[in-house]
Amino acid sequence: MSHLRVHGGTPLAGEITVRGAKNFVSKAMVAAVLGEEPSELRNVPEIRDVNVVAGLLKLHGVQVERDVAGGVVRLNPRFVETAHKADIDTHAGASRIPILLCGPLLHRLGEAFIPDLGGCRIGDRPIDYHLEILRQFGAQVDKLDAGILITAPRGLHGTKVDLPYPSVGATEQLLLTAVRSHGVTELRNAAIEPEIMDLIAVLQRMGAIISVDTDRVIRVEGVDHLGGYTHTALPDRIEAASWASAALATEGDVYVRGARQADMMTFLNTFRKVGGTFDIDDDGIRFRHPGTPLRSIVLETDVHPGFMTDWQQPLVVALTQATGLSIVHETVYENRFGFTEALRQMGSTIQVYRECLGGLECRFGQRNFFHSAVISGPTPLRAADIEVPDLRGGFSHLIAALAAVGTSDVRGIELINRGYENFTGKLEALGAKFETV
Ligand SMILES: CC(=O)N[C@H]1[C@@H](OP(=O)(O)OP(=O)(O)OC[C@H]2O[C@@H](n3ccc(=O)[nH]c3=O)[C@H](O)[C@@H]2O)O[C@H](CO)[C@@H](O)[C@@H]1O
Ligand SMILES: C=C(OP(=O)(O)O)C(=O)O
Repeated sequence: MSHLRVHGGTPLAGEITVRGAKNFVSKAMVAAVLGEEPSELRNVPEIRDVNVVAGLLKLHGVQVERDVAGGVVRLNPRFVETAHKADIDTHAGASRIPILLCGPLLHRLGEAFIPDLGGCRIGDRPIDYHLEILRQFGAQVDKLDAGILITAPRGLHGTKVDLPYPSVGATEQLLLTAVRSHGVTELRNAAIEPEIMDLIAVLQRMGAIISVDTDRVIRVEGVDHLGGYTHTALPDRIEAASWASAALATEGDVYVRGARQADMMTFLNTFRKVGGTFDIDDDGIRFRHPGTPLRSIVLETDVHPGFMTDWQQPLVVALTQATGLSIVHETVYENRFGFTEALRQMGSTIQVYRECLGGLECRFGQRNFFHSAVISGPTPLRAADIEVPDLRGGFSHLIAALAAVGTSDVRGIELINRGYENFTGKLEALGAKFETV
């Protein structure tokens, strides 16, 4: 387990670059398996989730060629084959992406073995929508001691699905299965995150027929054959917002090359309400602390176009420095405030509640989930010894350590590599003072 010794109190200032989105790149790599010709994905970051998916695809006979510095991944799926279950099991717990291989592997091989999933522990994260969708297409799902086996003895047929909640993963599951199923599929209450729109763009380049209506309805007309694609991944709007929050929390000034306004509208509105300033140009966005006290806000996380749940944890650190009471109501995951325990240790005043505070009732109201937080500020942060709990929580702890007075130890930082490319190099470029221990 690696750890960083962070000497806090220096504003982050300078320029960093974000590349392709973690939550798109891995799915675009999976989509390549649906084709019978090679694909090329550009703007791919060097993060752990990409390595996990590349490893999994190789086990299934996909030839993967990478130019890491240039950010190019070439995927040749011509010789896709069934992998050994024992080999696939070595990927258990590494990420959430394997479940999305169901559709592509069923179409190419007639069966899919999926290991137990990983990803951030921020709630139960069930896969019931995924499995129900696959069953509706005609697949048979068998739960094994570890993982699941999916077969399609009678093929896959288009269907009508109405999601109970606009889940990102379930929407992707449907897309990756429907494009080569027989007939027409209609999805209601679909997720419409920018990363999903980019996945639809990739599938269209491969030969799929997909239409997106204004009311969260997606229609897919299945085709018999898909080719390859060449595509440049959309930038990572979560990483961009994380650095923006880091600038705010440390009273800094950070230019994020690659950040794109169109995908970050809701974040930018919130950033401005807190008091942060930003300048947008064609190549990126410069995020600055205003030099005057930050303002408290009431915030609710939601599916797109709402305020993204993955933006929440880094921003909460900045809110500890805002004057007054901020309220954050987390409506996407039931258990995403575990990271605030370390912030309390560092001197912040954050109270979590079971009630839905500051907005509408959500799925987690009147249940045993501490999913609302009240943050009272400003409170100076002091150094601490912290263990990284998950990807965004870990980045938040890092920001808190950078904003704090004194020297903090942040342990288990390899989790942050799942979604932040070369974050120690970027911290160095922004003038942060730290050592790897
Ligand atoms: C790799 C990836 O892209 N991860 C993102 C993806 O996760 P992921 O695709 O896992 O998130 P979902 O949108 O599916 O989850 C949203 C909510 O739906 C629930 N649910 C989901 C599926 C299911 O079968 N049953 C069910 O109840 C989840 O528990 C959660 O409460 O979207 C999330 C919401 O923007 C982001 O935070 C994650 O960063
Ligand atoms: C929750 C996240 O990711 P994953 O779904 O991969 O766990 C995230 O990126 O914040």
